[in-house]
Amino acid sequence: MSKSCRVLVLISGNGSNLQAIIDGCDDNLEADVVGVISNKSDAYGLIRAHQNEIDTSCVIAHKDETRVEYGARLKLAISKYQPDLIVLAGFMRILSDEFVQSYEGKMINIHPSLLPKYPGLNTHQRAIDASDKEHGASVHFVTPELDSGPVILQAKVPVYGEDTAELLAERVNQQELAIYPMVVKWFSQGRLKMTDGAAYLDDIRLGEAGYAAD
Ligand SMILES: Nc1nc2c(c(=O)[nH]1)N[C@@H](CN(C=O)c1ccc(C(=O)N[C@@H](CCC(=O)O)C(=O)O)cc1)CN2
Ligand SMILES: NCC(=O)N[C@@H]1O[C@H](COP(=O)([O-])[O-])[C@@H](O)[C@H]1O
Repeated sequence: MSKSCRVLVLISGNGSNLQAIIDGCDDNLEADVVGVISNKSDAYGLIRAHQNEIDTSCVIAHKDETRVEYGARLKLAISKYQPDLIVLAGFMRILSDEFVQSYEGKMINIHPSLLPKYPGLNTHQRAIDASDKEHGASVHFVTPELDSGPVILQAKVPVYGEDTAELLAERVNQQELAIYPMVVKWFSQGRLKMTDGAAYLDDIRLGEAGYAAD
């Protein structure tokens, strides 16, 4: 029996993706969520962690604190858990270059757009405003440049004429809950790596849209 992959999840809010990963660990994910760290003390994801007897910490940004200073405090909190994989799940802070480089190849994020389209915030409204016919979510390795790391897996949803950002966000979120645990499983199996700025699954280089099932 191989050592289970130690997963640390960073959150800021609801924690639906955290919950999906917790539920996946109970099934066949070959991983354990060993801790949850939030930058918001009122994040509902902290409740979810407590309900599943998972240790939690809060690292709340101080007023006038630089991103480097925040990152140093966050690294200290993370070190307690000795994670194999850091999962950003609705984590809403831009991380410093120094912080990200400390965990290169072992930190992933789920972003609510079909990257490279719409890095940053308000992705659903931007897709609606652009009259896009499809939208979706992307799981990617985290690099210093925001939402620009190598894409691992994407899920697409249709955009309907009557869509609001809220309706579209819900449709995208349902897909997120399906794909994020899959990527965590791939990593826990040792199948997923980042080398020279590219993502590889089973030593096959993944394209701009990540893994494409044939
Ligand atoms: N260096 C990196 N940091 C982060 C990445 C990344 O790829 N590289 N991914 C993001 C996740 N994310 C979108 O998926 C994201 C999170 C936060 C923001 C942002 O503009 N945050 C603001 C504060 C917004 C708020 O508090 O509501 C900020 O930090 O000033 C954009 C994209 C996680 N970090
Ligand atoms: N830029 C990061 C970002 O916008 N992440 C988004 O936060 C939402 C809430 O996640 P949660 O329910 O897992 O907390 C998710 O849709 C995720 O894509």
